[in-house]
Order: sequence, then C-alpha cells, then structure tokens
Amino acid sequence: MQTECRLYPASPMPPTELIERLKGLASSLVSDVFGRWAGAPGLLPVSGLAPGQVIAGPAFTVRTRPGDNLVVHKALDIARPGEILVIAAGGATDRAILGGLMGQYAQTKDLAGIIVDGAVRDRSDLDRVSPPVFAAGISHLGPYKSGPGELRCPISVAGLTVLDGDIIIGDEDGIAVLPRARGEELITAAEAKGEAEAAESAAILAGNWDRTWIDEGLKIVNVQASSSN
Ligand SMILES: O=C([O-])CC(=O)C(=O)O
Ligand SMILES: [Mg+2]
Repeated sequence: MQTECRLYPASPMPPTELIERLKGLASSLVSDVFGRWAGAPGLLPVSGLAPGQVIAGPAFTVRTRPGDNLVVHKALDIARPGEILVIAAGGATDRAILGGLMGQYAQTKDLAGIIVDGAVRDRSDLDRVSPPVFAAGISHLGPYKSGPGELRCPISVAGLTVLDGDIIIGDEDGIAVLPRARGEELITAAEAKGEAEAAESAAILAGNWDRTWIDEGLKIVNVQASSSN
C-alpha cells in the first residue's frame, strides 16, 4: 500500500561564498546576532563532528511520522550536494529515524550534515562513514517504513520553524538557523561579533579586559555574618 509523500519545490542553493564564510563562524555568534534566539536547543552532535568542526549549508526540510523513515529515504535519493537534511520527527527518541547505512548513503550524496528532531542509531558507524549527525537522542529500536510525510515543507524542530533553503550552522554547541533572505546580513553581523570577541580575548591576555560594566549593573549588598547560630 502506498502512503502520501507531499513534495514541495526545491529552494535555490545559496552562494557557495556565503556558506564558506559561515564555516569560519560559530553557532553562538550567529544566534547572538539574531537576538540570541536562532537555535533549536537539545539537538546536539552525536557523531562525526571533529573537535572545532563547523558545518554549514542550506536546509532540505523533511517531516516524517515519528518513528518512520520512508520519506527520509526518498529525501536521501533527491538531496543535492551541500544540503543539510533537517528532519522533523516529532522529537520522539524511543525509535531511531536513521543509522549507519543511511549515513553512509548521505556521505555518497555529499550532504553537509543531518539533523534529526528524534533519535538515531549505529553511532560508531555514523562516526566512521556519515556526515556529522545532530539528534535529540539515541535508540537501538529501528524505524518503520510506511510513511507518510512531506519533503521541502515548513517544519518545526525542537520548537524552531525551519523553511526549506534556510541556512544552517552546526557545531559542538548545537545548531542555529538563519532565514535564507537574511543570510548575508546576519553572517556579516556575526563576523563583526567574532572580531569583537577576538579583541576581548586579546584584552584578557593583556590583563586589561573591561570589567566596569559589571558594577554598573549590580548593586552590591554586603551581608554580615549572622550571630544567631
Ligand atoms: O534500519 C534503518 O532504516 C536505519 C538504520 O539502522 C541504518 O540506516 O543503518
Ligand atoms: Mg543500521
């Protein structure tokens, strides 16, 4: 029996230059310049991310029935090199959505990463043969393959709306998402924030990091030691 897989049009790929600039940044810088509000908390790297590695690319959005991966297989077949599969699986962590074989296939498709609001399995295999994977959990229980689902549709992962083609950055701190129409603006702002943080780091080394703003924001109340006990 066939189930429905709604397929929406693919978004244009962003300029390679923009993605390369993003790889020089960090998810924290991007979310800082986007109101500290750009992330999907709880989706953390579970495999394949080297220390200090940053992944970036446009989202290929997938919505699947929790615990089922039929439409995820379809997404792998039609994904374009450089895309990041972002899979809304209802946040259910009792059953894996993908594992080592699908991760290996994703690598042959040159995907930049895989993000699952759900669980994955075969962690060692994913570590060896897959693009970096971010997930909400791990489970050895395997997925059903019945559908239904949607591809390249608006999705919600860990409470965050993601549209197909939105620009993703992922690193050891998790993921942040930039609306595709604001990529250039937000990346430029994040680069400036990165330079400001580098200057602060140099000031820490030089012993002259500005601390004045702390006491400007605090009224210190000195508490006397109690004599009652
Ligand atoms: O069985 C599945 O569909 C998921 C899996 O373990 C793999 O991709 O290796
Ligand atoms: Mg497996």
